Amino acid sequence: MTLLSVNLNAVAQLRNRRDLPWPSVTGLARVVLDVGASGITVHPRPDERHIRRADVYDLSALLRSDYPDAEFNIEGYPSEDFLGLIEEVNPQQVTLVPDDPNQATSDHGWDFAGKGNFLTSVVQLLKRPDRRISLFCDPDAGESGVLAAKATGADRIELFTGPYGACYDDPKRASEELAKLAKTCSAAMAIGLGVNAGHDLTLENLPAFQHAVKGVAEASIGHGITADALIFGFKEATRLYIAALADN
Ligand SMILES: CC(=O)[C@@H](O)[C@H](O)COP(=O)(O)O
Ligand SMILES: NCC(=O)COP(=O)(O)O
Repeated sequence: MTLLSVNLNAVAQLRNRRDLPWPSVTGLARVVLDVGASGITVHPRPDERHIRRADVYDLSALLRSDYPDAEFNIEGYPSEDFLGLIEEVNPQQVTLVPDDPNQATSDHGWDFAGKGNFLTSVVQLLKRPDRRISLFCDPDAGESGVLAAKATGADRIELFTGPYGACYDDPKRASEELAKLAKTCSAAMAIGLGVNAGHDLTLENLPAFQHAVKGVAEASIGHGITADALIFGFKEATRLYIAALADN
């Protein structure tokens, strides 16, 4: 079974259209956790176009008081500001992503060999007995990539599933992308790294992903689940994603 961590960036982005407090980021966190999501993911960006620093504090307070078993996963580039936020909030999982401050969305994983020294120092700084560190990972990182990721001291990788999401309806390209993801996933698991996955996962593309890529511990999903929530409501959309992830 793959656990679902719901990414609330898109909810925050909708809220930020107006200077109003709804849709409520903490309110939707309650909704998804109450129906069985195992955690909440946010990826605060420097321009606060969706998740604001205040949201991170509010979510942290909510999870600590009302959902002590839920995991808070904070994703981002390890800037000074980001590292300070992690120090203050102390989430259970930090996912490091090699994003430029102006990037529209995440579109690649780490160059583990080239950034090995940098990542090792950041991982050592962030690591705690009660906290996992995960590194965003290109689908084709393969054995050498995951060995370099493991050498940083990280606990997990997060497979970047965007390229698969972009071509899942083209059977030939999709099976090529799935083969890369499956190879990197099993190479990581073979050396004791846990595997998360995320980016552009949807109800349509999850079944083939779950069939091909075995052993994924957690998927963080935001854009797709929010789009489906507009049709089904957030409770039902969350249930549908939990069910789609159950089979692995
Ligand atoms: C690392 C990753 O794939 C997601 O966190 C994604 O980057 C979400 O960011 P946006 O919501 O800003 O697109
Ligand atoms: N790490 C991926 C994530 O949190 C959500 O990505 P998406 O589902 O919004 O594309």
